[in-house]
Amino acid sequence: MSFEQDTERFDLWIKNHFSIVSRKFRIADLRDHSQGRGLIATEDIKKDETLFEFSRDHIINVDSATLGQLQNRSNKEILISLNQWEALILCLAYELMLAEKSRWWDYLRILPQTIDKFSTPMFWKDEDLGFLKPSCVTDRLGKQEAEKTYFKLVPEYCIKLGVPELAKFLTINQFHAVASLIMSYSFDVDHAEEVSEGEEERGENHADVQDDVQDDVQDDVQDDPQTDLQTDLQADLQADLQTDLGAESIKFDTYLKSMVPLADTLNANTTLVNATLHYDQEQLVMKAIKDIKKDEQIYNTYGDLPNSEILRKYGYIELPSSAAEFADIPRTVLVDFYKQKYTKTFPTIKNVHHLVDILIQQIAESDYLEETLDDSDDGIVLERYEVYANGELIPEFILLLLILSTLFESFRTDSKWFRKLCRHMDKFEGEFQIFVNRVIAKCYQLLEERSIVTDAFIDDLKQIVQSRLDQYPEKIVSSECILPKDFSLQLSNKQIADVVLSNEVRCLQDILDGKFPPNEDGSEEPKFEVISNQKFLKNVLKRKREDDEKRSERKNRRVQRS
Ligand SMILES: C[S@@+](CC[C@H](N)C(=O)[O-])C[C@H]1O[C@@H](n2cnc3c(N)ncnc32)[C@H](O)[C@@H]1O
Repeated sequence: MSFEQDTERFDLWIKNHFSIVSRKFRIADLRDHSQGRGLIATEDIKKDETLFEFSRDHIINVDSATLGQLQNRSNKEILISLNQWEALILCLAYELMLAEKSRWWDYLRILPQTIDKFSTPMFWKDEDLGFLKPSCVTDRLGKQEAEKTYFKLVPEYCIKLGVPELAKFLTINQFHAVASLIMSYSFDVDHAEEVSEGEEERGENHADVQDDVQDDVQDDVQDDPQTDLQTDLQADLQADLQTDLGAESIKFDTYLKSMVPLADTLNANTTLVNATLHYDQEQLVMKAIKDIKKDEQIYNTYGDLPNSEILRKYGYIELPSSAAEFADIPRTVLVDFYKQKYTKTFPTIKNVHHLVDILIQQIAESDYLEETLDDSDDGIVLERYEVYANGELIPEFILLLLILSTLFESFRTDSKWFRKLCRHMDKFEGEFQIFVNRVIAKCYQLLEERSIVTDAFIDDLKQIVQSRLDQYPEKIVSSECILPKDFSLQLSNKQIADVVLSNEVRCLQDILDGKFPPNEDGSEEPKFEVISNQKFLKNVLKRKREDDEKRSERKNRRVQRS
């Protein structure tokens, strides 16, 4: 069947099954724009108008899928012992294997079902992946983790579920295709009982909620506000690396990863978004969130994602940039920076590299931070830190850097004292640990209670950002590279990678251009005041100074007595 015929059958299926389908849009062929299908307004649409509405039983998940109903419905018990990704992969693969016997076939047939239909870096050649370096996105592809999941499920779970024929259907390539399909099309839909009666939730669509099986089958739930985004994304990206495949079972989740017909036909744009999915206990509803003019495309949002993540999950990029670009600073860059700085400043002190490791460890294990930070699950020592455009940094990075820069500057005031401290750096609750803990507490108070950082912090920040920038190709940093104007599937992977890297470089350069501290949202007021490091050190070193004075008084008295 042709592309057009598939669209027509799907359109008919929608009209037969959905309770409301507005006449004011059509499913359009946007292949000329490299966007596959999408929805286009055929008349003006007003903000808050319903575009379509349907009941929960039309979506595909563990509750509704054919696989769960088999073996007297006992399959559902087996499926909910798996994690969201594993369960939906098996359910969706089974529907695809059923083909026309599946009640969703008219929907399924318009979806990409083979790996050649995906343009995500997961399927790029190693040589092309090299174009994305040094972006951390290459660490998040998770191909190996996906393969681990494959060998967990196939054939063992196909047999357990009483469908050994699924093991034949689900070759490794078919598995990658189903997983990629879920990554770029699924929604996480809250259980009906999670939505209070009469209340309507804002549906979390694709990237808001969907993660990729390739990178660990993790859960990726983001809320929209930019403020939450940064911490949420951070947590998600950490989860990408940390989640143990299959470690979490659906049983304890309040949502189900689901395939949602028609809602997933909307393309996305971080700035042009004009519709979102909402749901109540019974229905899912796609609503306009802005006035939409006739002939305009109806766009959803896949979350506030930078181009690196849009590419990784969905296989396209936004030009010139997404509304939520960020670059990553790996922790190793920060640690190497301080190791070099200590070595240069204290050339005669042995073990300064070990000292930096100890400092990082002590900050990671700080009881004070664990008790004080609101969302302290991962603490402030993370694998990597996002640097957003216009000088926005995540709070964990600011605090860690303030502590490390303050410690360094404190040690620099008195190298004799520092040398002595170093002798005790491994000692539990020794002088060294007590001082580090004091600095952690003082920095936390300065930052969290008074929104203040120091000029030493700014200097270190700029140097660390410069070290990270030095890892990017010269042509990208110097903006010599000519970037494409529009996204097209004809773009080479090198051109796409250049856009990703250029956007990351731009975020880093914003820091060098003095955009930190950024202003408070909607105000001219900077988010942080910058004070002189000397002023802050007076406070931090007050106790040391008092101890020094007492010691010197005692010494003087001894001298006078003798
Ligand atoms: C949820 S689907 C949207 C429907 C899809 N266009 C289709 O034909 O089935 C997500 C996929 O649509 C494509 N897509 C979505 N938004 C896009 C955009 N702004 N530009 C290019 N492709 C886009 C990408 O291939 C992405 O993986």
